[in-house]
Order: sequence, then C-alpha cells, then structure tokens
Amino acid sequence: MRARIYKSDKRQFECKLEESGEVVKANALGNLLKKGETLVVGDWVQLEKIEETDEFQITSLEERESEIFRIIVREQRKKVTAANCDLLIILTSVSKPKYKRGFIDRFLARASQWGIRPIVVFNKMDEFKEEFDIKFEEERLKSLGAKCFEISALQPDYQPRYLERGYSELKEEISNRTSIFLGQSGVGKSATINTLSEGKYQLKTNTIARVGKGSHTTTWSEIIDLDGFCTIDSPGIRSFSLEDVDPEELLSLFPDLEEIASHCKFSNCEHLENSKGCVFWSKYTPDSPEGELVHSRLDSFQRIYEEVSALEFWQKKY
Ligand SMILES: Nc1nc2c(ncn2[C@@H]2O[C@H](COP(=O)(O)OP(=O)(O)OP(=O)(O)O)[C@@H](O)[C@H]2O)c(=O)[nH]1
Ligand SMILES: [Zn+2]
Repeated sequence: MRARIYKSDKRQFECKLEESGEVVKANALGNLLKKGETLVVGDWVQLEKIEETDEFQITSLEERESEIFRIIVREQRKKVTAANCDLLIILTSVSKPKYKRGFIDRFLARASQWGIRPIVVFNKMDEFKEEFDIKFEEERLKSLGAKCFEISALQPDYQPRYLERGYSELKEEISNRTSIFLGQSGVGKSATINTLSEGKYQLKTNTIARVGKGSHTTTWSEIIDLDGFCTIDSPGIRSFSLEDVDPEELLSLFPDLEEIASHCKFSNCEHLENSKGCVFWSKYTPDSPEGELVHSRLDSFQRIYEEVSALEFWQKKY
C-alpha cells in the first residue's frame, strides 16, 4: 500500500497511509538503506504488512519530485534531508529583525538549487513603518518569479494594504501542499505556522530547530500535518550559508544574472565596474530603474561568491 514518510529517526519511520490516513511505524528493507540515508521525510513509499508480527515494512521508494539537500563537500556527496516539497516559504519581518535582502537571495538560490518554487511572506505588518519600501521589494521579487504576501501572524484578519495578496491568499497557496518555512530567527515562523493551523497546532515560539548554534547532530525530521497543509520541520535545512555550493556553480543558482552574464564580452568576466565588456556595467547602470534591481542581485551574488571562494576546501581545487 502507498504511504508517505512523515517522520524518520535513523532506521525507524512513521508513515501515513494514503488511503486511510492512519500513521504506522515501519522498518525498511535493508537494500533501501544501504547508502545510509536513502529514505527521508516526504518520500512516497510502498508498505507491506508482515502478517506474523503485524509490523509494516517499506518495500520500495517512488521517484522524487524534488529533494532538499546539502552537499557534503569533503565526501563529494549529496545529503538529502527531505523530499517532495512543493513550496518554499521565505518568511521575513518588516520590523524586527530587520528585513535583509541578502538573506532572501540566499534562500532564493536554494530554491533554485532544490527545484522548489519560492514565495515570500512579509510578516509583522502590524508593525509596518512607511520607510520600508515594500513595493520595491515586491517588484524585485516578482521579477524573480516569487509571489509576495503581506500578513500579521498575530492578527489573521489583517488585510493587505500594499500588496495584492494577504493571509487568505496565503492559506489558499499552501493548501494541499507540503511547504517548508525558511527565515531568520525571530521573523515569526512558529507564530505563522500556529496561526495558519488555526489552533490545531501549537508550536512554541522559538522552538523550531535553530541552526548554526553549536553542534546540531539531530537526525530527526518530520512532516507536521496541519489539516489541509503540511510543513517539513528538519534541523539543518534552515541555514543561510551556501558554503556547500561550488563557487563556480553559484551563478547558475541566480538564473536572472546568469542570463545577463552570458552577454558579457569575456566568458571569465568578473562583472566588476572596471571589467571590460561587462554588460552589468554597460547596459544596466546601477542608477537606472532596471539596473538598480539587477545590481542589488549582483551585489548579493558577489558577497556570497567571495564568502564561498574564501573557504579552504574550495580553494584546494585551484
Ligand atoms: N508584532 C508582531 N509580532 C510577531 C508577529 N509574528 C511573530 N511575532 C513575534 O515575534 C517573535 C518571534 O516569533 P517566532 O514565531 O518565535 O519566530 P521564529 O521565526 O519561529 O523564530 P525562531 O524559532 O528563532 O527561528 C515572538 O515574540 C512573536 O510573538 C507579528 O505578525 N507581529
Ligand atoms: Zn560581466
């Protein structure tokens, strides 16, 4: 019977049966686990019931539509943490913590790498101050293919004032999908999930796994089922760092820039102000409306590029 893995902890799995919705514990056939972690939350699998023991066994794995992963650089291998995620929800705050375009661009790069559609949610709109140019950010994100929403997690009946979409549109967007919420600490991920679940779920604010605080060796990940939508909670997928991305592949995660860069005169163009024949500086001057957007992206790209190429393990190659 068909089922989806909802929780994985080393070699033990909890699976939700597609037909009955029942959640059962299951083991996996050895050959499915051979390479260490070939089964992850979100995977669709076939289960068989072992009559003698009444236990369930995972007998096969369906091909994945998308994977959330990181590259373990030293081992040259991909570590998958979740599968079949439909939507990457990038949450940001318009008050505290301060909106950081660079963070959004990092998450957008991940969305591009994982092949998952991103949307951006501006939260804490109840504390909105006019000096924040939400329309500019929206235009920028729209041109990158990300729909934007404005909400207040603390006031679900907040109506959008600046953007087309608000809370009810967000509810619709996530319905029947599996999403993952990303965003810096304190933007309101837990609060938003709680509100969207309409009381069914009560995550303590500040409980969603933190990243980058000391060692986090937690292996467990789960899908939280919230009646009509699901979210994947897993430590290790929220980091902003793109340090596992090969600097030479970074541009491919900025498809908008990659397109423009393909017109630069030299294929090894560094896209600096004095680079000869660089389209970014000849055609898209930073003070033109279109150039402002392009250069804000180039800026993010170059920051990450510098950061990543400074890492020892990437330098070894050269
Ligand atoms: N004013 C206002 N405060 C909010 C809103 N959403 C969340 N908060 C507050 O912001 C703080 C952080 O919210 P959390 O939901 O814990 O944020 P988080 O993103 O889950 O944080 P981490 O668990 O650290 O990643 C809490 O004190 C919330 O009450 C909002 O829409 N408006
Ligand atoms: Zn160039």
